[in-house]
Amino acid sequence: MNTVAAPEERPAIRVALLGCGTVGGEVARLLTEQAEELAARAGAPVELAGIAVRRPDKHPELPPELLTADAEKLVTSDDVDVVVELVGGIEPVRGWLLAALKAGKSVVTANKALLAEHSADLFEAADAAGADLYFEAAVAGAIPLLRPLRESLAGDRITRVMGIVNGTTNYILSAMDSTGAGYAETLDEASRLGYAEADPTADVDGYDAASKAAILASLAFHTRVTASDVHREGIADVTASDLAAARGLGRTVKLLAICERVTDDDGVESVSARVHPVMIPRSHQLAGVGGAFNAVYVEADAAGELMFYGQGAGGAPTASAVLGDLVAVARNRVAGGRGPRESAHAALPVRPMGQTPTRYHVSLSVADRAGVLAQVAQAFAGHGVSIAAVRQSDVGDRASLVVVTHQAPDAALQSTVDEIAKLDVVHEVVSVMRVEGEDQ
Ligand SMILES: NC(=O)C1=CN([C@@H]2O[C@H](COP(=O)(O)OP(=O)(O)OC[C@H]3O[C@@H](n4cnc5c(N)ncnc54)[C@H](O)[C@@H]3O)[C@@H](O)[C@H]2O)C=CC1
Ligand SMILES: N[C@@H](CC=O)C(=O)O
Ligand code: NA
Repeated sequence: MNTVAAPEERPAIRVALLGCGTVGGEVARLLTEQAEELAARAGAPVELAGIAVRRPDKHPELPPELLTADAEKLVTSDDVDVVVELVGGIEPVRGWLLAALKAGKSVVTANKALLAEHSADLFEAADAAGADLYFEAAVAGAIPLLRPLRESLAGDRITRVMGIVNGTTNYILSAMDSTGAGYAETLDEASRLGYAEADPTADVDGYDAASKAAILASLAFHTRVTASDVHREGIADVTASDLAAARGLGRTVKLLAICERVTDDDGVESVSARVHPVMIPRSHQLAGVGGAFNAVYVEADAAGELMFYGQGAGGAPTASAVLGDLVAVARNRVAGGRGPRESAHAALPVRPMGQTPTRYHVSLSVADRAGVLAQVAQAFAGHGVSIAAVRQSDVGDRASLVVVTHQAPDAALQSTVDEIAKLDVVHEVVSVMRVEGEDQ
């Protein structure tokens, strides 16, 4: 009769933890506190072999025998099976992870900046060594999103992934919208709560969301999309008056990542990936997503519409996703196999932003006299942009004119706004924002 060894009798899976800050600290805590449960789920004990931090002397809470400042040496140690990387940034982390994968170690990482630039090298090294590369925590923190895209939806055809994927900017926009709080104080609070990146400009300027959009588009459309393929605008230019204007129209402003499969008139498919502030109706489900929460819609041919919602940032929520990956990787090791490989077989071209269909909301301060509306409407028509709605209200000797368009190529909308700004009758282009979540 065959007997199966109990988990605690199997050789331990030995883990090198790189980084023990906001996320790494929670991973170390949970690995220790839940050791028995994790062993039972993984099929073998999961033990820390070492922890690399920049300054070991700053971590009196961690066992000194595990601490090192030499991550490079730790990742290729014979005593290590899996490397969990929670340092962040591109170099020197890229070199460490490539060395680890080449040495046959599996890798779990939350590093979206690295994956959005160098996933090709990393997947190649993982494939060559038969090792795993898992990164659920890299997008939308605790929310199981990448594994569903990579595995559960592998048999479907995804057409769109759209959502809030940056907790820090959502925290700031929610506070500005609900309490009128200032931008700077809210950003400080988001950093204090552990949501923001080490350099928070990565959040506010949209780099973090663009990296996540690249990862989402790559998985959803089986195509390699990098951060530089993603059109990126942050929230630095979103003002309290933009939010007030949106509120007056029954809308709010969110920073969205939008990844779409676009088919042109000749039936040629391409991928569009973009990150920018968007005006959405307050009745839209994404409008109700507050604080550092994330929410992502996925649309697929057979599945229809799916929504993923939960905590997108912070130490413990992100550690949950890291530990889920660690258990998956440990199970694969116990079973003597590995998880799914990268799938970039479709290799669709990336559509430039100018050719991507979008809709604009344009708010203008204009002269209050006959013929103004006709001139503005003529500018839109001249660029082939169809108007969906116009609202005019008088303010002294000026009028406020709000125009919402139907879908048109983004470049046509941009050229229209440039032309309108030069009209004598237009005193000021007060705000220009793209619109989502309404009938086209
Ligand atoms: N904080 C969050 O909510 C989330 C963070 N992430 C990602 O997780 C990763 C870690 O983020 P946090 O924990 O917030 O960062 P953190 O700044 O709190 O921690 C970074 C850790 O790396 C260590 N480190 C830095 N340079 C090192 C070096 N040269 N050698 C050894 N150790 C070094 C530091 O000592 C520190 O322990 C990043 O890739 C981040 O983008 C992903 C999702 C959410
Ligand atoms: N800085 C990021 C952290 C999670 O990815 C965010 O604010 O979403
Ligand atoms: Na996730």
